[in-house]
Amino acid sequence: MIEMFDVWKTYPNGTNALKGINIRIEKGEFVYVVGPSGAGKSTFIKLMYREEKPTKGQIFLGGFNVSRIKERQIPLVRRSIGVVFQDFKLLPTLTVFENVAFAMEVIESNPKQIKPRVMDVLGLVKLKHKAKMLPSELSGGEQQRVALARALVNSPGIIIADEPTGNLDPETSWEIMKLFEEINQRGTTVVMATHNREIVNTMRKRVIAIEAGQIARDEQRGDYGYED
Ligand SMILES: Nc1ncnc2c1ncn2[C@@H]1O[C@H](COP(=O)(O)OP(=O)(O)OP(=O)(O)O)[C@@H](O)[C@H]1O
Repeated sequence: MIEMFDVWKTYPNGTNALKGINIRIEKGEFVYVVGPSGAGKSTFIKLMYREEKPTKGQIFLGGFNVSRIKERQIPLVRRSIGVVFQDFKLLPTLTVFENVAFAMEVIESNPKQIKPRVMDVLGLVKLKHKAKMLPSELSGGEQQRVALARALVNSPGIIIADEPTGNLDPETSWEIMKLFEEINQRGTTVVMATHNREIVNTMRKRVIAIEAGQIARDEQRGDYGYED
């Protein structure tokens, strides 16, 4: 479960990115975060995985008070969340296998468990056959599938994605979206910021719309709703 209570974020340059956000996302939900450019979507997401700290307010995520934790506890929070970005953020000198394994190594997983688990998640994203390749040898959609495998490898309860289809063509975007849906159906909470109108309007999930740093809409089976 994710909860925010009167969350404000002012960046050091004085920009008020979020102004009094209150939200509750239940375990197992699939939520799209939409809104015009600069509305505060990325900031909202960054606060969840503690990339940014709130200026004011409380954030609870999977049992942690994210706004209060100490620096040394951040890895603990990140273990319970998988994050997927628009630009994939794979390590270019590591193979597909190594990129995914790395996420297990940094949390000091039992070495014996790494190989079977990595192959398991590569199977889920249908990339077992490309385990030995480098990211540069893959298409954009394949790279995003590796990023998704890496986000999933430590079995987080929550997957957060910031514009995961932003660099992909429509067909590939749908493939990625179907994977997110499959993951959600297995019980993982998904929170995704997106500008993809077609996907939001077709999938009919919960939609949280952010406008000028505030929640403008929060609808079950919502739609995209903006002209951009
Ligand atoms: N590190 C930062 N320092 C200062 N201002 C920032 C910073 N990051 C974001 N902002 C500002 O905060 C506001 C919200 O930005 P944010 O990136 O959260 O919007 P967004 O809805 O994700 O936009 P987009 O759809 O274009 O990605 C904008 O005015 C932006 O310029």
